[in-house]
Amino acid sequence: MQAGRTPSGGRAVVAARYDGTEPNTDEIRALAGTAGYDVVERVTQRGREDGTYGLGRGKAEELADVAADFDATVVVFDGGLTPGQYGSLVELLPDGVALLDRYRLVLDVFAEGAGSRVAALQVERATLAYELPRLRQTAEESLLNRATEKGSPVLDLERRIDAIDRELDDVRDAAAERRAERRDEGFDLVALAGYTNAGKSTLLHRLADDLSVADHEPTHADLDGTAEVADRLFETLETTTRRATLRGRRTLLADTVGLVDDLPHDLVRSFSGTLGEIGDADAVLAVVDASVDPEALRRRASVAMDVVDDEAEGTVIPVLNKADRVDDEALAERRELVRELATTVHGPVAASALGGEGVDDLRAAVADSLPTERIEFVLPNDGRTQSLLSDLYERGDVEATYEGETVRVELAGRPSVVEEAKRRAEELAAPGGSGESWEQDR
Ligand SMILES: Nc1nc2c(ncn2[C@@H]2O[C@H](COP(=O)(O)OP(=O)(O)OP(=O)(O)O)[C@@H](O)[C@H]2O)c(=O)[nH]1
Ligand SMILES: [Mg+2]
Repeated sequence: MQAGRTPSGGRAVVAARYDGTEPNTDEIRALAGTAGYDVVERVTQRGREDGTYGLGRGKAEELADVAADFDATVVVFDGGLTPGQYGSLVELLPDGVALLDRYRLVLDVFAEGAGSRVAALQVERATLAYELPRLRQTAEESLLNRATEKGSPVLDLERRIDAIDRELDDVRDAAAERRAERRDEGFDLVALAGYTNAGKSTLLHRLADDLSVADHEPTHADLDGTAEVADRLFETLETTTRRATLRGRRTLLADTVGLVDDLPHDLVRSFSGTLGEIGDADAVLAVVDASVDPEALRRRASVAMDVVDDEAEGTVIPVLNKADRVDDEALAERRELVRELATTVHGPVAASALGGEGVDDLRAAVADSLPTERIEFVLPNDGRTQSLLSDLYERGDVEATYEGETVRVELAGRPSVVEEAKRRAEELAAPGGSGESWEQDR
């Protein structure tokens, strides 16, 4: 069966199976809502997975009855269904009732929101990756298909995935190249990563220098305008970059696509831009929504940490966002939870991206975690030194002390910036330069 576009909108019955804990269908309901469905009923079961239907046979029949009673358009299954389970379950459902598993539902949400070519390609790749094993199974069942393997739909699909991967690779390489250039210019790179709806885009706005779109420099094509913020899952479907000055450090902040539980890694891989931003960052803010219940927090934080741990090379700073929505006791409990989950050395920083509380601490934590070198030199108090200083104020943390004819300059910043400053200071101090000595320190 090839999963085509499913009807968007209409009545949905949510079906869910849980191994142990209390069934919680909040997230799947939110996902269904985001995809445009009105959730009218839920059918849940506690117990082991059923090989044929996902749910036990009795439960599956009950689900079919409920779907008929509520005149449902669609049944949303909270989890993944194998092609076989999908086939058996859809057969039990009343005619015309579509079946969506969690992955398919997320793909629909993505497809709905994909505005740009890159976002559309990423969504298409994820959709094809979902369809491929299903198509393979159908093809295996059909001798005819096997006999004409050369021109088979399976091969076509594989080719399309390869073509998309090549195009996305080019996009990713270009982005990586741009990041390398920005680094050479002295920028530090910081990525915001985390579960969908954690508040990454809101935090990006909070930290960014220019809150209005009009302010950003048109010459920097990679610095986009606003990152969309909404209480909607998967609001952001592409990476967005903004400038932020964190304690004198010029950084580029990258917003990334949100993660979600229970999806094959293929889907995450389809959003390779997100992985590139996380991988290349000097620091990664792993944003967690502190306002959800501890069980959901544990689950979501571990999904985010898994991906971040796999990809990040820089320092990972867990951020307990939406701290304004929980009291001190709950915040302390969640802080402990995240501390346990995070394999990073950096302790969680609590903040409210919306209200601004804790954001200064976060700025300081990021600045402290960026690769830093310090240098101190003494230069003649003249025009050339002033010109060097005005450049350095833009690129690092500078303290200048005027001592009569000379200026004592203390600089902390990106190693490459410090290296360059050292070179220029040496020139000023070299024979034919201003003749003063410089010294390196600390
Ligand atoms: N109370 C409160 N709400 C917040 C805070 N930060 C974000 N929100 C809200 O949470 C919702 C999601 O915020 P976004 O910034 O869009 O979240 P995101 O992580 O970018 O989400 P995706 O792009 O969908 O992955 C919005 O309604 C925000 O207004 C916060 O610190 N406190
Ligand atoms: Mg976002």
